[in-house]
Amino acid sequence: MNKQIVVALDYPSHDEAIAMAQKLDPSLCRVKVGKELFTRSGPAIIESLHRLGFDVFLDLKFHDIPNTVAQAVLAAAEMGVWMVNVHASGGQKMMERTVELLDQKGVDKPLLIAVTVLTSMQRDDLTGVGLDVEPIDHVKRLALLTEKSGFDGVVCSAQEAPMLRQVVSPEFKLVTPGIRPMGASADDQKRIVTPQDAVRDGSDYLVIGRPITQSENPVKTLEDILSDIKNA
Ligand SMILES: O=c1ccn([C@@H]2O[C@H](COP(=O)(O)O)[C@@H](O)[C@H]2O)c(=O)[nH]1
Repeated sequence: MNKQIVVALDYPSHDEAIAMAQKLDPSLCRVKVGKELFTRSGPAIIESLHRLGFDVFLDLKFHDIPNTVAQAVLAAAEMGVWMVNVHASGGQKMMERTVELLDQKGVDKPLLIAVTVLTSMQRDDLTGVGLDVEPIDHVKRLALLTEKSGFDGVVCSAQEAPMLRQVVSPEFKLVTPGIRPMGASADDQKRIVTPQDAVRDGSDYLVIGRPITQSENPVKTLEDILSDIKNA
């Protein structure tokens, strides 16, 4: 089975994250470790999740000078994570240096992914940081840069998936947070899409946090989403 759902374990401690992971089935989903959990728990959380049999997406969104990002991604690769990401706005040299270092070291490469425009942002947020552009146009620009740099895919909203599927290769991965089942709270997300539409529109991996982790019955919510996307 192609495990398309990546459950975001956004918890403040190792034990709370593991308690949720133990309810989930690693044959049905993957998990994501982000900044809050990793900053509090460190590499031990990755080891624990691997012991439970999960593929781990390390979502630390590195953004720094080329050497610093390349070395950080190498450290992630050496932990055996399945996927790791940087910010595409760090630029082509940063991403190229990362690919080059991993090749030089001969490590097993995780999927290398670059964040385009955060799903919590819309047009006025981009204006606020000096970018007078529609999110979809900026996503396209950064996705093409990412592909040219030798990375495997991007984080974007599934709203941009139909456009990206026209301009990037079929193997290029689209990783989409901002997923909300019909009727779920958007929280701080702006460019949201339902699980079914995300899959139908060409998303490869759906990152879903609060709709599952804050559900009264996370296992049932995950099963419902899996059944929805099967019919997509
Ligand atoms: O553009 C982005 C990049 C990363 N994220 C991360 O995904 C999850 C989404 O969680 P929800 O609870 O489903 O909103 C979260 O860990 C973010 O850090 C994103 O949302 N958007």
